[in-house]
Formats: sequence, structure tokens, C-alpha cells
Amino acid sequence: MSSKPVAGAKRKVNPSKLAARKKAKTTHLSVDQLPWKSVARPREANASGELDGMLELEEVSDVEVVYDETEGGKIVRFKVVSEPADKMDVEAEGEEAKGVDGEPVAESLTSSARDIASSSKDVTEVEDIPFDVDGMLPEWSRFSLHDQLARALYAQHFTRPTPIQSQALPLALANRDVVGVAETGSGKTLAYGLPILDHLLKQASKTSGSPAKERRPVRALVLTPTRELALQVSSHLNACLNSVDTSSLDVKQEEQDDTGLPARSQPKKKGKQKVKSKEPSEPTKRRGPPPVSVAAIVGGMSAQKQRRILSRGVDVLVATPGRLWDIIQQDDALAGQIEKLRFLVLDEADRMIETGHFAEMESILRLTLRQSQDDEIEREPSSGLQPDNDDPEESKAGVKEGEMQTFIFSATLSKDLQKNFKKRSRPYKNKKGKPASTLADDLLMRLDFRDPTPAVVDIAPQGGVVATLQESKIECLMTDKDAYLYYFLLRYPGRTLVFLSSIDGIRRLLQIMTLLDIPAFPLHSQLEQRQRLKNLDRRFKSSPRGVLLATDVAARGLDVPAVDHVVHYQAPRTADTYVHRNGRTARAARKGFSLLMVAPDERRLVRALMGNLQRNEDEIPEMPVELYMLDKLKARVALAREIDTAQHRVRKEKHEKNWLKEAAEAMEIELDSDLDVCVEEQESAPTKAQRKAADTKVSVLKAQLKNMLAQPLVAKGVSTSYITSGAVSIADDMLAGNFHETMVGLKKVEAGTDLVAAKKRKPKQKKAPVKEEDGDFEEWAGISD
Ligand SMILES: Nc1ncnc2c1ncn2[C@@H]1O[C@H](COP(=O)(O)OP(=O)(O)OP(=O)(O)O)[C@@H](O)[C@H]1O
Repeated sequence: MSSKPVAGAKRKVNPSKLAARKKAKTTHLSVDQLPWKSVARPREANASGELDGMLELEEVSDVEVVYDETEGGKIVRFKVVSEPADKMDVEAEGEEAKGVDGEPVAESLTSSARDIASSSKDVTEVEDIPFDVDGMLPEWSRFSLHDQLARALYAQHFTRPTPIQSQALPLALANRDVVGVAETGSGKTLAYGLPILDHLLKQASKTSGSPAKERRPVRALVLTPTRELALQVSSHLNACLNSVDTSSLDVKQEEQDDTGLPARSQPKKKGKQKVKSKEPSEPTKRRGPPPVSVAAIVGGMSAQKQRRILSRGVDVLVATPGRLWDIIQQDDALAGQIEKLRFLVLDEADRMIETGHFAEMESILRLTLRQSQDDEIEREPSSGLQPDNDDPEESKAGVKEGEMQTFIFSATLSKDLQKNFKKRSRPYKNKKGKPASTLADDLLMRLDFRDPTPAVVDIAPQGGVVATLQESKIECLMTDKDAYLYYFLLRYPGRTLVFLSSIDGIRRLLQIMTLLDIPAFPLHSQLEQRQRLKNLDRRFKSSPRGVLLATDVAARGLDVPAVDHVVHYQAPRTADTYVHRNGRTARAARKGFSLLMVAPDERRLVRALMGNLQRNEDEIPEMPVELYMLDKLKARVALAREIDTAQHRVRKEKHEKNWLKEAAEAMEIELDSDLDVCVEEQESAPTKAQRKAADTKVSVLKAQLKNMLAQPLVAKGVSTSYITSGAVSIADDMLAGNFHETMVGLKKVEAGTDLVAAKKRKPKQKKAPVKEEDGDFEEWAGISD
């Protein structure tokens, strides 16, 4: 899916430039052949819903739209002019033009030419000023990152590296293979992304001025388990490549708030470099192809679109294994490039090998194996940042110049697997060894680390619990879960991600929540990709009280910055899933809350998964519930369920009838005379009168529910007539601003502030930093809102 700016169609040509125009070399192309360029999906636009479920944005420039009158009517053609942009001077009058395929076409030659001419000046000016990393980003300066990356980090207010970035970056920059395990939401994407971009940008700087004639090969491959994660990773990395005019920032004495981040809202003090008042993250346009390009290829994208992305030349390809393997099988050139990768990343490595991805992953990994013994590593001292190390084994570490580096990242990787990584760098030679114990072991052990001793950085907290996360649980009957969920959503309004284990369950709950006026949206694998992105990007992200009902397709990696709550409507099947689901909230050191709903027959499962996390089930506190209020809500839920059941019956009958009609049409049978009668005659088939009665029943029930929803929910002992009387006075809360808008008489509090104390809470233990990196690590304060 692509979005293309609309072109101006009529043009006035400046005669003085006409001669130059005539000399310009022109080529006529179809819409798909035009030199489309990828544009990063701005994250803000995602939140505001502007992109409306688009997978990628593209733009095109230096294209002229030409109308030819032919006998068959008007034909639109696109003329690509290879004249340098700043020599053009053509005026456009804004009339919309359609391409041959009816799609709107690119911005007019005139405006794009001017934009490019002026923006190229901006870029040159910006890029000529070296970025003062020591002054502006002192905590990043030891990594000596490419100027472009430093600017982008600054623009995103990432003033200091997160702990996983602090520890993984020196290793990766020193050509080590890295296995990184750190808590959810702790910045793992940039922990592997920055070294890759840094390498590619520095390489591009060396070769700039001699543009490659052939399509640029893929240099880095990032594999992710889900489409959403692939798109997100690509957008995170692209955000680091957007050119940023940091000369417009108050660069020197940047105010830092308590979190160590720039105080955006504070009045600026006088600084060393003076400032135009411009938003820091505003990107400037870049001329020509980007020095490094990142693109995602995922399922749900047309083959034509994929070809176009690849033909532009992608340096960093982010992909899901299934789709990538499909393409590789038809594209020998791409297969060849994968064999010669400079970087291979498995993001959420452990999930990737779960059923469904195994075969494709294995095939892709096989391409990355070294072909012969001659490719064995000659151990050379690594260049760049080498961690201090007295260990003789470690001193031989690192991949040799130009060899593939492998990065494996996850929030959950078993200790056994990590140990195995350390022991075996060329597993496929060691077939006689012990067989791998799990599917994950088996596949990950097929990785061909070029580094004799891959570095393992494991700073995941014990039990997988992020320090800023408040967990809680509710023990209730399975049949009461709808009511408890509804209670939770009304009692603690906020952006909430609810995990269920089945798609049918999501469909049912969606109907009920919608009937109860809760803004709920579904996310599961049977939805079309466009719908998935729309529900996530447009609806959920932009609704502060939005509720996303999702399967575990949303459990891994998704970075929705302000998810307030995670609810496990059904207990997760594994300990890792519990950790990853929880990880959708409490990200980047923000506060978060999770609620585990446990039915009696889920208790054993919960006990087992807590045991796997070396935790005790009892240490999770109970969420308090006002039973009087809950009872009122149960009545609403019961009615909503009744409506849903009745609607479901009506829908099913309509569906069956339609199916019969279609079958009858296909068989060229008159439905009225034959099948319709048969249907009506079936014992179980409802008559027309019965169907009408069912419709009426639904309408009556809906009216009842509407009436019920309009009644205020008043807590026990509260008098709404006299607010200062009654067993509970609400006047004080009203004055103090603690008044709960929906549940009159209850205090407005955040989820987690009124938990019943945990029975046996163990103190959280922090891990010691790994030996490669002996710097002191401050608690990461994250990004401020
Ligand atoms: N140095 C930094 N300072 C502040 N914020 C950062 C920094 N690095 C990354 N972030 C932000 O932190 C958030 C989480 O990052 P990211 O998605 O990479 O986490 P993750 O560790 O991969 O999480 P998960 O395990 O759930 O996939 C993102 O919004 C990212 O932009």
C-alpha cells in the first residue's frame, strides 16, 4: 500500500529555461516504474491516525505528467527528467492529475524541484556543522557514533543509553557477536540497530561521491516474529536516519530534568549556540538516495510492492521469516545477498522458532552458514572499541574484518541456551554432540557465529518483572470474567491491552464490550493486515481509553508508548508469554499495571508458570473489588450477553439462508419454489414470523440495556440527592478532584494504588553487570512523557 502526493497538472513553462529543458534527457515510464522513494512512517502520524493502516509511504520527484489525446481518449504518461533539479523552473497550477492506473501521482516537478533545491542547501548547511557530542550527548560520546546517529538520538531526547545499550554497544562496535537479554521496553532495538547503522553510515561516508551503479545489496537482515514488530523496527531504525537540523536546537546548556532528559517545556537559558525556535525532531529533506536505507518486507504486502522495495536497494532489510523465504525462493540475487550478509539479527529470537516459523527460519539460517573450512576465522585483533579483558579466550574474540556479525536479542532466553551459545560457535560441525533439548535450542544452535566466543549480556531482572510494573490478580469464575473486566475498565480508565487465548473469544468479547459502550478493537491473525494496523495505529493508539482485545500476536515487541494496563483475560500458557505480555506496559521506565484473571481451572497453570519464573503465585497481590458495584455491572453484562446470544442466532440464520441462496443460484435452482420451502419446512428452521420475533426481541433488549447504561453507578451508602449526607459523603472528593466520574462515591485512583498487600513478596534482585563492561550503571530513568 502506498500513498502518493497529488500532482499539479497544468504547467506554465518559463521560456528562458526552455532551451535547458529541451536538452534534458527524458524517459517515459508507467506508475510502477517511477523512481519511488521510501518515506519514514512518522510515529506521531501513526498515533494521530493519519496513515490509516498504511504499510509504507513513498514519494516520487522529478516527474512530469503529460496528457496525450489519442483516438481512444486521453492518456496520462509520466516523464522522468534527469536534468539537475535546480535548473528547472516550471510553474504548476493545482489541478489534480490521475495516473494511468487511476491513482493520484506525485508532486509536480516544479514544487519538488524547488523543495529539493532549497532543502539540499539546508542539509549541506546542517551536515557541515559537526555535532558536538561531548557537549550535547556526553553519555553517548564514548561510542563515537556517526554524526547522523548522534543528531537523531538528540532529537528523540535519548540523552543517555539504556543499560542494555550501554553494555551491548561496545561489544557490537568491537565486532563481537552479541546475545542480549534485557527486560521488555528497555531499548533492545537500538542496542543492535545503532551498531549496524553506524557501520553502514561510516562505510557510506567513505564511498560517497562514487554512487553505486548496481542495486545495493542487503547488508543487514533483521528477522522478527510478527509483521507489526517488523514494521515497528523498521520505523525505529528509520527514525535514526532522518536528517535532523540540530543547529536549530539550544545545544549547549540543555536543561535536564530529574530523568536526565532535556526539559522540553522549560524556558531555555542562554546557551553557547543560538537557536531558531524550531521543533527539535523536525526532519529536513535530503537530496538523492539516502546513504543507508531500511525497509520492511512482511506478509500482506503485494509482490509488486516488495519487488519495488528491493529494486531500490535496501541496506537493512527487516522481515518476517515466512514472507522472506517466499521471496528468496524466487529471487536468486537476494539469496546470494543473504549468503554475504554483514549483520544478521534475530529479534525475539525464542519466539521465532515456535511452530509456524521453524522451517522458514531454518532455511534462511542455512543460507548464512559458512560454505567451507577455509572460511574459518583467523583470529585477528579486533579494531575499534575493545572491552578491557584479561581472559585469553575473550581476547581472541570478535569476527574478522568484513565477516558476518550475529545479534540475538530477547527479553527471555533460557540460561541453558545462553550457556550453549558460549560453548559452540560452529554447531553444525558438531553433529556427534548431545542433541539439543528443545526446538529453540535446536534451531538457535544452528546459528553460525563467526565469533569464537559470542558475548552474552543478560541483564533481565529476576522473574522477568520490570521494576516499574505493578502486578495484580483476580481469582474468579470463568463465567464472571466479563463482569470483572468491565469493572476494571470502568474503575481504572486508561489504554488497556487485553490478552485472550482464542480468536473466537475475542469476537465474543468484542460484541459484549461494544454493547457496553467500551471502545474496544480486535487484533488477531485472521484480520487483514490493513485492518490490524488500523486498529493498532489509528484506533487504539489515539484513544486514551481504548481497549485492544488481542491474541499473543501482540505479546511480543510491540512498542505502544502509553499502554496503561495489560489484562490477562486468560492465563498465558508459558512463563515467557506472561513476561512478554506484561512488557507491553511499563516500557521505557514508565509506570504500568498488569492484571491476571485466574479461573479455578487455571490455578495449576499459573502456579507452574510462576514456578518457572522462580516466583510464588501468592506474591502477586489481589486487586480490590467493590462487590456492591460489581453486582450492578453483572446485571449490565448479563443483558449484553443475552443480546449477543440473540444477535448471534439471527446472524447465523441469515448466514445459512444466504448460503442456501448462493448455492441455489450456483445450481440454477429457483429458491422460492424449491429450497426456500425446504428450509422453511425443516423442523429446526425458524419461520418468517419467528425471525421477526427474534429481531424484535433484540431491539427490546437493546433498549433495556441503553436505559440501564444511562443510570448512574452509585456506590453503597452514597446519597446523590444530598451529597454531604449519606453514609459516604462525596462532597470532599468532588472538591479535592478525586471524584470518580463513572462510579459515584468511589475515589478516583490509578490502578495499583489500592492493592491488597502481597503475602510473601520477595525483594527484587538486581543483577551484576557482565564482566565485559565494568562501568557503573545508573538506574535508567527512561523518557519523560
Ligand atoms: N536511550 C534511550 N533513551 C530513552 N528511550 C529510549 C532509548 N532507547 C530506546 N528508547 C525507547 O524505549 C522504547 C522501548 O524500546 P524497544 O522497543 O527497543 O524495547 P525492547 O527492549 O525491544 O522491548 P521488547 O522486549 O518489548 O521488544 C521505545 O519507545 C524506544 O524509542
